[in-house]
Amino acid sequence: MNNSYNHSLSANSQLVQKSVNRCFDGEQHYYSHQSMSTKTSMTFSIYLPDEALAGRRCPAVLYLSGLTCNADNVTHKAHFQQKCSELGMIFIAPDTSPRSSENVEVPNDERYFVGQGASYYVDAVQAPWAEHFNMQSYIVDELYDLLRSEFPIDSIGITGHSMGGHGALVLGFKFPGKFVSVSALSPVCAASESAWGQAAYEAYFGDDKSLWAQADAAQMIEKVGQQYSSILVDQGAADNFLAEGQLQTSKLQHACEKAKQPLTLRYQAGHDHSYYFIQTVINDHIEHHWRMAQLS
Ligand SMILES: N[C@@H](CCC(=O)N[C@@H](CS)C(=O)NCC(=O)O)C(=O)O
Repeated sequence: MNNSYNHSLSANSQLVQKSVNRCFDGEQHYYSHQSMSTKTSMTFSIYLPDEALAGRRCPAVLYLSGLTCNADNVTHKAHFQQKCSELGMIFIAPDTSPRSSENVEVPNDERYFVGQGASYYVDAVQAPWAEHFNMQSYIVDELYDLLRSEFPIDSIGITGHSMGGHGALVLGFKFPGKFVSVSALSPVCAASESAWGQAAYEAYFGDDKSLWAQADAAQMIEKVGQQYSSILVDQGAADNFLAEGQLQTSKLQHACEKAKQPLTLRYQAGHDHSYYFIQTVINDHIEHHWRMAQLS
């Protein structure tokens, strides 16, 4: 381990460092901690450029992952580290849901789009989910405050992929005071109208359609109106989930038009839903968040 830039946690930190790897001019770290929101241990990855390791405040971007993922998918496959190193940007990837462990039994579902790996970043209200599935509170309150107290973060932007793109849009527009920028990759744009989202919301919210509406990106944007000078969304034109109707990208475009929210929406020819696509456009997203942070 390279000690010359050693980042030190606070004296009574709740974080347990799991790994440190030098990567470009910075370090890729993993931490776990006991979460009050989910009542489980949660793990996240954080890339710290040398500026941050030396204690200087840097802009940060929070990346919410998609169905079936944990922090590893983006950390291992998106190749964001070089651009973050060049710009001096912190990149944080939380898990997509609470998970069962030796000590805690967390509910699950045999379908990959409900339960563990599929929280939709909402606070569930129905049993058995409500006990642990409080990922909105985890992200916007608990993790948000923890990150700010433990790392030299100056502002936070939010992005994500697929279910995580939905999370970035919903949380970015529901809590605009917390985030300086929003972007999304292949987002689920109208979860309450996609088969994936409907299955999850029947489980997490039951019949309360006001909760469904608050967890639908297109409806949220239409309701709260313009919050950012621009948002960036990339979508693979050959994405099978777009063709299947899970993503409903046109509803996002329509909502932004109605809300007068400037949107740069790019359909990328030939690209699918995979991390090869994310790898192709991730630098543009990091630059978008970096530019917005300079203006904030
Ligand atoms: N496993 C699912 C697809 C799930 C999926 O595509 N997940 C996306 C996010 S929505 C992903 O990023 N998967 C992990 C990876 O590619 O590393 C299936 O069988 O159709």
